[in-house]
Amino acid sequence: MRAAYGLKIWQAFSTEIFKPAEGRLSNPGRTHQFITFVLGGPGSGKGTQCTRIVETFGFTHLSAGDLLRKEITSNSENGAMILNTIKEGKIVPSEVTVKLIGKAIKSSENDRFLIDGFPRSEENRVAYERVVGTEPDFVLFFDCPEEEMVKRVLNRNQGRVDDNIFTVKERLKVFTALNLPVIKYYSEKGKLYKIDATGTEDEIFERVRPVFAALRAKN
Ligand SMILES: Nc1ncnc2c1ncn2[C@@H]1O[C@H](COP(=O)(O)OP(=O)(O)O)[C@@H](O)[C@H]1O
Ligand SMILES: Nc1ccn([C@@H]2O[C@H](COP(=O)(O)OP(=O)(O)O)[C@@H](O)[C@H]2O)c(=O)n1
Ligand SMILES: [Mg+2]
Repeated sequence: MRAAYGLKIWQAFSTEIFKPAEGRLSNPGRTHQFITFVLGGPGSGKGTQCTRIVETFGFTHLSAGDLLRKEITSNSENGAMILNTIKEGKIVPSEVTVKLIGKAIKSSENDRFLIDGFPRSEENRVAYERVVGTEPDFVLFFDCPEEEMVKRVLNRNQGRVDDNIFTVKERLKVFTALNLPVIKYYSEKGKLYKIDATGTEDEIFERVRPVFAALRAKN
């Protein structure tokens, strides 16, 4: 996968990534919301790096998985269905997830968002565009070898029902079948920035930092 997409993604990024971003972070009237999708396989470090981006660059972090887990604990009508889907490592129907993300964006005062773990399928992507009506400004993709992702998930220690070897294996299959096409779509649109997600958290953040620093420099 890395060999197949690597060069194309980088070329796409280096020629087009800053164009759609120009000027938008400085928009004071909230007429534009700056949206970054954060993608990567299970355990690739999306949540960890989002926390760092929030601390340094003032984005609001919306994790699709966290929003879905909150639905389970708040006893919503979809709670049981969401729990089963997460246990199986499958994708929750887009209508449910997009509604939660849309609500979270609307209720925030901020105008810049990291949407983490979304879109995980073409269906997710199309539903978001239909409901929210916009495309992301750019997309980060944390590229990590499968064996490293499995190791991190099994050591995560957050009591998640899906952090077991059976679910993670299924999640890797779902990632390849459903999420890679979305990553390819954004690569072809020149919106993808691929980050090497191996090494320490600090090392990875030093690869992420220039992307957001360049946006702030234009502010
Ligand atoms: N660079 C890293 N090296 C080792 N462990 C990491 C690294 N980044 C994150 N982790 C750990 O790996 C696990 C998965 O990270 P997380 O941010 O939850 O990934 P994701 O949101 O992509 O599933 C967590 O326990 C986290 O503390
Ligand atoms: N867009 C999304 C995001 C998560 N999910 C579900 O939530 C689970 C956990 O997602 P997550 O983003 O919290 O997982 P990590 O990649 O952080 O390990 C996924 O395996 C899916 O079952 C979904 O159905 N649709
Ligand atoms: Mg996560």
